[in-house]
Amino acid sequence: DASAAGGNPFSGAKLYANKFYASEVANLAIPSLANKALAPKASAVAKVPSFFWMDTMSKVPMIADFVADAKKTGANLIPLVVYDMPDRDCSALASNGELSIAGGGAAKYKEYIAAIKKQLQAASSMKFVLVVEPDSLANMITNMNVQKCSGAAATYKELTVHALKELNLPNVSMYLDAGHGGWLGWDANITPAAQLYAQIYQQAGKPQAVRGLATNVANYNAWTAQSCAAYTTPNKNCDEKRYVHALGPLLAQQGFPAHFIMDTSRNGVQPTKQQAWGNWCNVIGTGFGVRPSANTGDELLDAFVWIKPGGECDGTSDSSAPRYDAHCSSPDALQPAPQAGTWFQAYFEQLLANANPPF
Ligand SMILES: O=[N+]([O-])c1ccc(O[C@@H]2O[C@H](CO)[C@@H](O[C@@H]3O[C@H](CO)[C@@H](O[C@@H]4O[C@H](CO)[C@@H](O)[C@H](O)[C@H]4O)[C@H](O)[C@H]3O)[C@H](O)[C@H]2O)cc1
Ligand SMILES: [Mg+2]
Repeated sequence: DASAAGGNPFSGAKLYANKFYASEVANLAIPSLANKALAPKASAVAKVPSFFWMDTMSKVPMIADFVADAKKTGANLIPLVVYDMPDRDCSALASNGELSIAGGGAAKYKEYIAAIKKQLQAASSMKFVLVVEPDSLANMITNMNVQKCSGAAATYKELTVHALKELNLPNVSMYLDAGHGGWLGWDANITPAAQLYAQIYQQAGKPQAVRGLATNVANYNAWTAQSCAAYTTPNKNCDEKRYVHALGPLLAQQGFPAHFIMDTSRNGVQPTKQQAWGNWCNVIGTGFGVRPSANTGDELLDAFVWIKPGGECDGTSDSSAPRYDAHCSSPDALQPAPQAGTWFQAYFEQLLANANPPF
């Protein structure tokens, strides 16, 4: 349970590098590498554990495959993202999901959570770490002016509480997504954010499996910036360490003793080439960041982790395609880009070329 090893589920754990990402690298990345000499480096990337995104109900049965595969490799902690909220990604267009509130999505989401619960209970000897619903609660803080977000607010909160209660299992640790320093770290946002996350935690009954929050998911921020990048002004929480140390005490004051993990899968190059801090789609010039590790040197940060699988797209740049979001044709977005979640070869090659530390 999460209270073991000082409560940090990553301490002494062997994270599982899932075979789905390994197959993307082997079957999609390596065969189309412009420079074949990079093949060994690409193969090395596939061995770095990243989170598997269960972005549709049909992906849930993969858990059983991962459990069998993990046992073969001696891995004992499987990282997964719960990501199928109805009216998902309410303030953007790129990652809208299969469920809609209007289409009975709340009931279907409960089936999705029940299916995940069944898989996790069936694998009682395996441990799991879950990132819960990237972007959803963060949107509740900053995008209530967006009709789709305000319309989804009650459902997002109810279903998040439902998920935390249902997945509160002895072999599970959970981290709620908390955006990043450039999103909720602003003075105007950080206190309302602390209030919402503490409220959800309390409403879910302070579940033992809930360890804290995940930050920088699918984003590009540094853990520690030597100096704040120009695009972060005037936000003093210009890196994730500052954000975590600003947010953590506010949560603790409200009865949520949160610890954190942060996504370093695409933050290897600092400062980034973002033209505005709010630009999130397929940002150019980025590189794989520090490898997953529990040795963070910071009592609030449980681990550096790779949550966004590098090479999976953030959103299409084709303005005539479904789910087109203009952020993905921003000057600082790599183009042409395919649909969110599908393999984006040029982006994978960019991340590999710019990896820091290098492969
Ligand atoms: O000068 N000031 O004092 C001042 C004060 C406040 C200011 O306002 C703040 O400005 C911030 C931008 O700087 C905004 O942050 C952006 O919000 C977007 C959602 O709206 C996020 O997009 C998501 O990103 C996810 C991946 O991270 C995607 O998966 C997801 O699909 C995608 O939707 C961006 O990351 C995030 O950077 C804040 O809302 C806004 O409140 C601005 C200035
Ligand atoms: Mg996204």
